Amino acid sequence: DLAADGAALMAFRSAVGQGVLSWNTSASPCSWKGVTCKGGRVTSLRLPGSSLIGQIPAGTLANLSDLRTLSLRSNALDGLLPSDLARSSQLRNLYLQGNRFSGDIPAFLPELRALTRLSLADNNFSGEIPQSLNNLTHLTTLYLQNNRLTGGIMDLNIPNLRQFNVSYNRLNGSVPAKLQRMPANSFLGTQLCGRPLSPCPSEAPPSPAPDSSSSSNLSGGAIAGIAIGAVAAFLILAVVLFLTCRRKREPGSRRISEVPAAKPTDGIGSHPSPAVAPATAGTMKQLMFIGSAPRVYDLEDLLRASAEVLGKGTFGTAYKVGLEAGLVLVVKRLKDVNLQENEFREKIAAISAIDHPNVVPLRAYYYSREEKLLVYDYIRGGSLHSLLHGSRSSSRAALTLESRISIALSAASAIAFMHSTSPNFSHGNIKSSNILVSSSSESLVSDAAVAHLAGGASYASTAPAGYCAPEVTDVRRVSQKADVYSFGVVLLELLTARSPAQGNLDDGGVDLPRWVKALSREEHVGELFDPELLKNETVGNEITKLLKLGIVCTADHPDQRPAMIEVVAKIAEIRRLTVSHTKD
Ligand SMILES: Nc1ncnc2c1ncn2[C@@H]1O[C@H](COP(=O)(O)OP(=O)(O)OP(=O)(O)O)[C@@H](O)[C@H]1O
Repeated sequence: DLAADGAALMAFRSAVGQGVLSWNTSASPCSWKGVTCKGGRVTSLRLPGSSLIGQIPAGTLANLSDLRTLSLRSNALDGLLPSDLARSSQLRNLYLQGNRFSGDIPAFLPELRALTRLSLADNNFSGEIPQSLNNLTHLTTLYLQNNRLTGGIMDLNIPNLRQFNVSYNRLNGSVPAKLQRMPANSFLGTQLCGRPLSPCPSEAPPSPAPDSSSSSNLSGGAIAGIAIGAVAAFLILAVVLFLTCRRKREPGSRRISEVPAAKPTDGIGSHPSPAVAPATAGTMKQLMFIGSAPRVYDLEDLLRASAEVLGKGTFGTAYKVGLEAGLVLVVKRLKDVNLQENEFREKIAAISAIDHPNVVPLRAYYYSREEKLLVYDYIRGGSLHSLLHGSRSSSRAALTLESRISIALSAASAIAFMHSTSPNFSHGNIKSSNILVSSSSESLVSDAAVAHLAGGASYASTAPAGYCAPEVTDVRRVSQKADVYSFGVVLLELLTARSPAQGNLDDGGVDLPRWVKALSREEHVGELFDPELLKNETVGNEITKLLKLGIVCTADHPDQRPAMIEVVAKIAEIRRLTVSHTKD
């Protein structure tokens, strides 16, 4: 009954969630965070990314016999999975990815006959994949990637399996017949062979079939057929991506504080038919990962996962993508890229070199003739643009002078760092929507050098006018001093909470530097500043210094603008003043 369920949860909490799960024990367990009930029993426990740590002792979960969903993904749980989970015979969804569980894949798992989705990915499971998993006849998803599994994949034959991944394990041998319809990306980083991977060395050469389409000497017609099929498959996948994103795009559907993708319906509903997936994966290029970025997903995962349109920018569309593995990423789909692959790669190499805590890290990219994608970490908190101009005036009010200065300092340090990597490196698109605010005193700069990858020709016509230095008529003229200008506009925006004109001045925006310069010459300085800011501040020394800095950064002539490193020093000095001022 519910009391027993409550006791089980309490035992669970004292073992692995001490101090992190604030459950009100005098209220019903059904009201506890992460717990859902139905018919007076606990039916789901979802605690993704909840800082759970340690081993779940045997007996703790024993009583949760009505459990249908257990999601403990992205925690620091370790040791063996307690076998009393076997008593949760109703369990349908078991998400344990992103922990440190070890030992064999538990022998009791195949007894959970109702299981439809099972993810043990990103753990330290070892041993072989038990053939008894075939008992799980309802399974549609089986994720085992990034573990230490060894041996071969015996005749795994689960009729409804649609999502399958065993990448990055120490597996060898040949891919069993029933899994050959899976995409190659399901088997990355293993020593498996045979379809959809390359043929096994010991495999007999293909027997000459009458139509010769399976032999290595493909006829011209067969090659053309395959090429047409591949293009068609790609188009179908692109349509699926488009439809998925469109379906998710509801006004106000931003769920910044939430990690999606654990919902059983997410992603899976948009899974392309198995008939499409393998053909496509075999012909598409791979996602290229940068540096030590975790390789826990592939192109297929990105395309299949639930996606939400974050916005259409100058150089393409940004999607927020939630993966089963608990990762939330931003995929930027570039438009108008005219660079050849080697030039594109060179620019990516320069972007990858920017390893700075205030730069949104680029994790992966994809380049093919039809599609160019950039994959970034998703930064929670919202952009400076949405904080300043969004519908919630409370977020603007929460931006104190100190936090505005700290946000500016983080961004300036990031840009100065970029400039230090090479005199030719410029960001090219600094504006408040590319400054992501991760806390009250920290920001990260996104989209570094994307302007140089994309939109060469269209830059001049679509460039974000309000931030663009007057000398920039073409993306090739974007220099470090042009970045300084754009950053200066951001500084003025931070102080005034006025949105610089986008594109066309007739849209109601103002030419912010001109407007500020005009008002600061007259005796109207007080009218310049964001009224929310002036609720707690007087127009003192610090604000005035920051305004002056914004004005010199937006000087018409590039030579009159300071270097970014000088801007950093100046803001740091202003911050010191503010802090000592506050102390007084
Ligand atoms: N890594 C990220 N994490 C969280 N939000 C992001 C991330 N990257 C972009 N965004 C947000 O997604 C939205 C769209 O971004 P995108 O960069 O495509 O457009 P933009 O900044 O409006 O224009 P541009 O293409 O000129 O940079 C913006 O609101 C931006 O703040």
